[in-house]
Amino acid sequence: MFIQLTYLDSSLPKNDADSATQIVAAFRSTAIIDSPPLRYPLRHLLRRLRQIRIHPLLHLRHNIRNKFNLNFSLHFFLSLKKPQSMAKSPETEHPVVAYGWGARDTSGVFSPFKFSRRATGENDVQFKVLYCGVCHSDLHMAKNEWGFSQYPIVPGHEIVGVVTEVGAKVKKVKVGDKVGVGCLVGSCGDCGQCNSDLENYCPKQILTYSGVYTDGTITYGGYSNLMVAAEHFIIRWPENFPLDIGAPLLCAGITTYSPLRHFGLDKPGLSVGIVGLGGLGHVAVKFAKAFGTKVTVISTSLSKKKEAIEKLGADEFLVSRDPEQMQAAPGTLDGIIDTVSAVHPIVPLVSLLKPNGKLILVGAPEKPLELPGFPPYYGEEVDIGECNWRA
Ligand SMILES: NC(=O)c1ccc[n+]([C@@H]2O[C@H](COP(=O)([O-])OP(=O)(O)OC[C@H]3O[C@@H](n4cnc5c(N)ncnc54)[C@H](O)[C@@H]3O)[C@@H](O)[C@H]2O)c1
Ligand SMILES: [Zn+2]
Repeated sequence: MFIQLTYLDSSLPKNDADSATQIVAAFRSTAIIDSPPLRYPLRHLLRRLRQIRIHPLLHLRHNIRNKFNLNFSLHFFLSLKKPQSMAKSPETEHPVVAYGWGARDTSGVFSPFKFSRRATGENDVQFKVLYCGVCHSDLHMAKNEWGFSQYPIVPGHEIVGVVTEVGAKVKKVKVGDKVGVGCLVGSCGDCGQCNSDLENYCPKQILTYSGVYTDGTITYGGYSNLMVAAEHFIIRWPENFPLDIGAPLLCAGITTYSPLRHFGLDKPGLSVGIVGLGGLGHVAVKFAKAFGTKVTVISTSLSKKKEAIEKLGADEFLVSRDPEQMQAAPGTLDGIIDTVSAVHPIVPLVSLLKPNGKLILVGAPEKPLELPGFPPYYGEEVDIGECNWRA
């Protein structure tokens, strides 16, 4: 099969969602796509290919015209075994109508987005989305700060609602039950990680949004009206637990609870520092207090001190940009959960640790953090959080 991808021209604008959709649709529907020569900055094209996660054998015949623009013909030989008959858009690729808020480029602006959800399979649960948390990871993804977002993107991975339909083999929940979905909607189900309930470490994990599902379609998250997910990735919600309050536990909750438990920072009498008092930080303080530890919130300014101490029950408050305060507290903490979403100095945090203390970095800044390879590290442990911790 051969499809002429008509002249997209220099006109395949950097962030044009429709063009991207058109290309994705064309890619999915054909074995070979050929195009007449088109002028398009190669780096944009390659980025677009990465965005749509198609890895064709790409043959380019090109003449370099100037530093950025190439004039080339391209042939894509896709690895699809059988070409499908029609190109499908996100709105028509599945039978169930859905809508949500989508980001179409790196601007961070969201607009209404119509798409579709798959029919409820025998192991699937469909539910009406009632609430969805807004995690900073959604913002990183909407702006493509980690470099693998696929537009249009419908974020949301702290998703809760009420079941509207279940497949014939579903046992965990029934219609009307409250449920939730977190960061993942799929994994291989067969590897050592999956068999140990560590699907978040499965190399074939499928993210709740901007991932590629087993049927080749892009996943869309909880900033939407309707969700469908395999039963295995559905969480049955406690009946007396409010959905709105609980939703953030599906990411912020597990991401902070799990390392506190995993690294033994869950014992009364220990001293735990929480860096950054945003979504994760709030929940971390509450868990650390509930475990009976002495909690120090570490923040760049005094502005959150009242909230930290009076509302969340933290015991101490340290201003990280105040060298005097930081230098007055060396070697005082058994562990630190760092939830900061942007690049920031971490050596001053290491200095706060007792010998063999643990600094756990769960924030996921756009750029790597720097950790110079010289003292003072007296055997402290620095641990970088993988996506979503599990206890
Ligand atoms: N490892 C995981 O599985 C996982 C899961 C969820 C979130 N995350 C990441 O954790 C981070 C926090 O998420 P959130 O939803 O709590 O975000 P948030 O925006 O609610 O909170 C971030 C906090 O960092 C502070 N901050 C921002 N820039 C700072 C800087 N330069 N120096 C010091 N403090 C700064 C903010 O004031 C805020 O208190 C994000 O990077 C997110 O992607 C990781
Ligand atoms: Zn999250």
